[in-house]
Amino acid sequence: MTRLTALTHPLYAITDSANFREARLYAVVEQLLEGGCQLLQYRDKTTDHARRRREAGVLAQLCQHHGAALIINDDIGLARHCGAQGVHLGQSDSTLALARQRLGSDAIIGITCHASIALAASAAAGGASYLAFGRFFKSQTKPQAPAAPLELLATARARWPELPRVAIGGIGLANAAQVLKAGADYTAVCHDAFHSTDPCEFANRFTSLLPSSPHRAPSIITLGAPNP
Ligand SMILES: Cc1ncc(COP(=O)(O)OP(=O)(O)O)c(N)n1
Ligand SMILES: Cc1ncsc1CCOP(=O)(O)O
Ligand SMILES: [Mg+2]
Repeated sequence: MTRLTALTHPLYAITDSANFREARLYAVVEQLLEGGCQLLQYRDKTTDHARRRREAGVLAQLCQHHGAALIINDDIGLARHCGAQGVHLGQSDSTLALARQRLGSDAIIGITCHASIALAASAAAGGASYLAFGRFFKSQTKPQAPAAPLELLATARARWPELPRVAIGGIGLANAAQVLKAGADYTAVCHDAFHSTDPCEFANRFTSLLPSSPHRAPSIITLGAPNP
């Protein structure tokens, strides 16, 4: 029987693989998971396939141990290989249809929608598990990503109340509450999570940032369950 886990923690950590590899990567991830993070994305833009497979495999084990979900950026094959719970795809990556076909109905498949409700409509119609909007602030990791206004999150929530919304780009402890209040269910954070002096405490502090909002309940990702 599949065990269902509701991913209620608002931090969606994204690996800073340009600066953290192997042992250093695992050490920070372990602390983030200890701090309560339940959603981790492995984002590595290199072509070092052997290291990518090794790292994704270790991250999959760490996530499984902590009851967290591992999402692989861009690479459906790597997600299958390491037994990740899903993939994140941008507009220039593989298609949502192919990812769903290869990973199955339980997989978490997130789609980048930038600042566009039209892209979100297409992702929602195609069976995306979550919609990712942003960047909302200046990002050190991807400064050239197109900017998005915070109001977009409420617009998406009104149109698809049951489809989780992920906000990304320059998010940290100073502005995450604002983003969650604006309508995000999850805040995707790379730089500030990996460069925190205490990643466990960093993750833990996200718990108290959640707005006491009835809006969030329907749009929580559940591990092991089909998508909305
Ligand atoms: C949660 C989340 N949102 C957006 C992105 C960006 O994806 P993409 O547009 O494909 O850009 P790259 O990350 O591949 O450079 C993401 N990775 N995660
Ligand atoms: C991958 C991506 N897409 C839009 S902004 C971004 C980077 C997010 O990283 P950071 O939290 O360091 O801004
Ligand atoms: Mg991509």
